[in-house]
Amino acid sequence: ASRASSIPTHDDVDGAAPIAVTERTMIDVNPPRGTRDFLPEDMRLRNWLFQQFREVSRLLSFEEVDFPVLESEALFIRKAGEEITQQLYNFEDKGGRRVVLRPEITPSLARLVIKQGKSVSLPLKWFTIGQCWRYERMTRGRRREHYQWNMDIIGVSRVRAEAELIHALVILFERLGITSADVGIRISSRKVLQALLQTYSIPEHLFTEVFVIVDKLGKITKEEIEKELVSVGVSLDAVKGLVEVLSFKSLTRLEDVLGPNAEAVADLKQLFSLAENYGYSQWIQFDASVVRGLAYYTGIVFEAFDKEGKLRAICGGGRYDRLLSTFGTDDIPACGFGFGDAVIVELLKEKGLVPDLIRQVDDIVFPLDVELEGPASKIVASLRQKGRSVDLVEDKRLKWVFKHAERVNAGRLILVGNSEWQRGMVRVKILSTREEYEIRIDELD
Ligand SMILES: Nc1ccc(Br)nc1
Repeated sequence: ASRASSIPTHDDVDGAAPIAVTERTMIDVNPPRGTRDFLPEDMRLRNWLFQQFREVSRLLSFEEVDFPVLESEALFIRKAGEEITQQLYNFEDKGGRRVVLRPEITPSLARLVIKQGKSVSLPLKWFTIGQCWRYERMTRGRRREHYQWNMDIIGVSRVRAEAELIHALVILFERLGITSADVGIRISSRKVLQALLQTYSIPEHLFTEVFVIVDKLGKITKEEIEKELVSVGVSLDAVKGLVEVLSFKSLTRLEDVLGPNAEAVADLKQLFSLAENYGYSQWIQFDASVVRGLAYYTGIVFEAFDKEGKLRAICGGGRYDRLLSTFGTDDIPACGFGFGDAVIVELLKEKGLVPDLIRQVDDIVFPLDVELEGPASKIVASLRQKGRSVDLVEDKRLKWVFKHAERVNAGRLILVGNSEWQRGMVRVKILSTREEYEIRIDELD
């Protein structure tokens, strides 16, 4: 609402009588805290990245699915103290329902699989690209939303599924121009920790909390990790043993500790053997410290990281064979990953791999006189009918139009002039060759 104000204006400076000025209070034009606008240039990069995601999904014959950004809060209530559930963007809607802006995709995907029940035949290979939210205290000034590409394989219990998902990651990185010198994929299994916890007779109901705490390795000090582990009931000597094994980077070493029949060792050996056959061994490495912070992982977990160590994890995923039973149905084996849209762009910028995505227009149509706006419309309609992108420009000086044609990388400038029109012609200028000619309107294509 505008309101008169007696705030002194420059007019007052020269002694003139103060005049009432109307001052409109402007709305805040920034997007909500932690969210982003995407200008055309930003959208060209985002669309290019999402096109890469879609193309890789197609190469692995995944089908695209989608879910509401708004979900029932119940889908995300977990008791393991994960950061993701402590930062739920949750609220009560006008119907008194507890809802959230989803913080991740996997629970929605599990919900849909359950909803479909017998009407879908397994295995399912589904992907989606969707916005995810968190309510982060702005003290850390981090974003509250990002877009995630998710790929999930439902109904495959063997590590073939993980090998396929990692193949998708490798293909994506290679398509972006990223090499295994830039990025690595750390792989481990929750079964490593599980086996250890069992040897220390830690009760199973503590496993998930231990996983979530151990995931903070590298983010908080070892002492803080040990303190948190002890606080949930892990004995000090068990903590020492855990931290020791979590530093393992060799599968042989792990086998020495867990024994040749440990499931964790068998799964990982199988995965590394498949990797040889896919030809992506140089991208992956065993690293026992990888646990990932989501409570529902039950087996192999993995994350991609930049080898310069400047950025947060690029993506992460793993097997979650028990998630469906937490929703009250029979379990179906599943695994998947989430790949955010922010860290990868930071990496591309670091590596000088951001593509030059220019705006492009096929034709600019410019009527030289206002009474030619009708004929110009006819030309525009005919060209668009033929599938050409056309920018109709009016009320501008010709000098501006030429500059605009350069700016939008137009292929042709089509000038609609009186004398030409009378003869059924228009003037065409090919911007790349500067070639100029008249052409019959019905021959323009
Ligand atoms: N889960 C989640 C959601 C939103 C952002 Br930003 N980061 C992580």
